[in-house]
Amino acid sequence: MKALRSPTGATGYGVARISPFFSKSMWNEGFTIIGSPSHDAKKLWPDDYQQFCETMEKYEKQMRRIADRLAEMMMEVLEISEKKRKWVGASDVSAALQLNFYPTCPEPNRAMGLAPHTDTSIFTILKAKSSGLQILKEGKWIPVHPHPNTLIVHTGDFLRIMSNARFCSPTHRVVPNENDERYSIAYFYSPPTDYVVSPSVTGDLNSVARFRDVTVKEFIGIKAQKFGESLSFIST
Ligand SMILES: O=C(O)CCC(=O)C(=O)O
Ligand SMILES: [Fe+2]
Repeated sequence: MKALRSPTGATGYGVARISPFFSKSMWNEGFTIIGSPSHDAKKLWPDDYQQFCETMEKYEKQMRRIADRLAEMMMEVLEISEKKRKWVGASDVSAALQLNFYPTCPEPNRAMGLAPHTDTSIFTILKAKSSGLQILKEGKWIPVHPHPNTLIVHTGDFLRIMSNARFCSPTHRVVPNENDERYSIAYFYSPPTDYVVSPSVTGDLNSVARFRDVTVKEFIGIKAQKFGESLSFIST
C-alpha cells in the first residue's frame, strides 16, 4: 500500500486501470512504471530498491529497442511520411511497463481476471508464462497459450487509427485460474502525447479516412471517458 497509485497519478500499485468501467472487481492487481521506477520502489524497499530498478530499467531498454524497430517497420508498411514517423526512436515516446498479477481464484467461472478491452497503444509487447489470455475473434474467445521464449504483440487503437483500420486492435481479456497464479509484463508503446495520429490514406482501395485526426493526449482522454466506444467516437 506504500506505493499505491494516487487517484490522479499514473504509476505505482493498484487495481486494473479499466476497473471504473466495470461493476465487478477484477481478479488482478498491478504495478505501473513510467520512466524511472525508483520513485515508487524507494517507498517499498528504502534500503534495497536498486536491484528491482536495475532489472526493470534493463527490461524497459530491451523492450524499447524491439519496439522502435517494430514501429519503424510498421510505419514503412503503412507508407507514413518521414516527417510523420520522426517520433519513432525519439526520447519522448509514451511508454509504460505494467506488471500484472492474477492470484489463484477459488471460483474462476464467477470472476474476471482482466475484463475485455483493447489497448490504446500503437502496440503492446507482452510477456506471460502461463495461459489465461484470450482474444476475441469473430465472436469467439480464442485462448493464447504462451510459448517459452516468445513475446506476444497486441496491436492497439493508435495503430488502428494510423492504418485507417487496416490493422485491428483486438479485444482481449484474461480469465483467472483455480490452480495457477499468473504474472505478465506488458510494455505499452505510443507516440509522444502531442503527436497527431492521422489515418494513412493511400491508393484507391483506401482513399477515405475512417477516423478524424486526434492527438495522443486527446484520445487517451476520450478513452478514459468512452472506453469501448472511443474509436466510433472519432469515426468519420
Ligand atoms: O496479462 C495479460 O496477459 C494481458 C494484460 C493486458 O491485456 C494489459 O495489461 O493491457
Ligand atoms: Fe491489454
